[in-house]
Amino acid sequence: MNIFVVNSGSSSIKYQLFRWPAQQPVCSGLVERIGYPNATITHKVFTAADAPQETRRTLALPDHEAGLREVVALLTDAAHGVLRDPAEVEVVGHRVVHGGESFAATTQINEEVKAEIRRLFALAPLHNPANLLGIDVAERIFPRARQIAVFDTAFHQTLPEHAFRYALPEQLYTEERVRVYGFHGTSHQYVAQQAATYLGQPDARLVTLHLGNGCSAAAVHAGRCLDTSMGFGPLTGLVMGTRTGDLDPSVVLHLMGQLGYSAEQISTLLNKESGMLGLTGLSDMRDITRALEQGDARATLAYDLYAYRIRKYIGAYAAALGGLDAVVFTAGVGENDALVRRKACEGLAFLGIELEEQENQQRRPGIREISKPGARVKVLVVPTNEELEIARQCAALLAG
Ligand SMILES: Nc1ncnc2c1ncn2[C@@H]1O[C@H](COP(=O)(O)OP(=O)(O)O)[C@@H](O)[C@H]1O
Ligand SMILES: CC(=O)OP(=O)(O)O
Ligand SMILES: [Mg+2]
Repeated sequence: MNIFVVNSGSSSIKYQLFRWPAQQPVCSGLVERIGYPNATITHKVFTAADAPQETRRTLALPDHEAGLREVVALLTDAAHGVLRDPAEVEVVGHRVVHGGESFAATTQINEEVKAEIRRLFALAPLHNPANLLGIDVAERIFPRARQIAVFDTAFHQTLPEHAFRYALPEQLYTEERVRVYGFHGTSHQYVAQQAATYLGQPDARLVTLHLGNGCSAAAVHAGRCLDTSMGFGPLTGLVMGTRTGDLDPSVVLHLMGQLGYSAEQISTLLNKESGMLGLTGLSDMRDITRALEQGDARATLAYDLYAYRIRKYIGAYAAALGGLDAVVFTAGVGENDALVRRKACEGLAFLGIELEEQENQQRRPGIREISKPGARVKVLVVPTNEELEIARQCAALLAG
């Protein structure tokens, strides 16, 4: 069986084609910097013996639809393609960011499911529209395939009520479902499981830090999520590429009441113009690193603010878990940015967190241990693989 997985992030599309049940990746790819004139597509084809064959293109991609069209052209390309005919794909697994309370589990997509994904647009404006577009495009390109949704919110359904409820009048929860949902669940679940296996400790207490364009922290004990930093929508918690993270709602009241912002302007401000972009004028961490190296004061402050917020969540979640076995860094920034990891762990020796800076600076594939030998808490870099986890969940749904 061929399973094609589409993972639309806010600034990227990742995809992988798997042969199942071998769990063998046939090709994978990444479309980055969507919305910029210098978007790139990196497409890798895996062959049994050799290193993967890589094709890289730089082009202008105005939106996710243009990106997906390029991906499908590559999949069936005469030179680099891996499919003769799109009909060879039997299952398409889609990452869907917001599933609300309707979808706690992996779900076969039908019109009703699509309507619910659309109903949740306002709560995840950077993601659900791109996710639904991916589904519509995939239905046209792979009309015979089963389309399956795997929700970012699903892993967080184990949150206890004292963690998922807000201190708001009860009716807003019971009638309007205003509560913490949490996001990046597929990634937190995948890296938590990888870390527990690596540590040989199925009941490990972990803080997992997904630091991509969107960023979130999760407190995981024995594979169950106990708390997470994103909430009703993917906006609270850590500082992100273009999103604020935690913000006093008084600021929103002030903007609306005193400065005349509309709800739509507030949404654009908080989702698209804030975070690292608001602080520095740049949202891609690689660009901000360059600015920092050139001594840019705004980039220095933004790095400090970003790392300080992570540090606070590590402390909070160590308390929520009643102890800590490991801190896990993952996603674009978490896997690649040694300075973020160093700053985020600074001053946490009292919790048993101590980095081995030489290891922190290494760039090796696979799971890496970057804490000092003998430190009470392990610090790990665990590459995420949301696509593999999505494919597993699709296969599990089909197996019944
Ligand atoms: N080598 C690197 N060093 C620092 N940051 C990196 C590196 N590679 C990727 N990133 C950062 O990772 C972020 C994107 O992460 P990713 O997990 O792909 O995001 P998303 O899935 O949310 O689109 C960007 O801010 C990018 O700059
Ligand atoms: C939920 C979310 O923020 O996703 P991403 O990091 O892929 O933008
Ligand atoms: Mg992502």
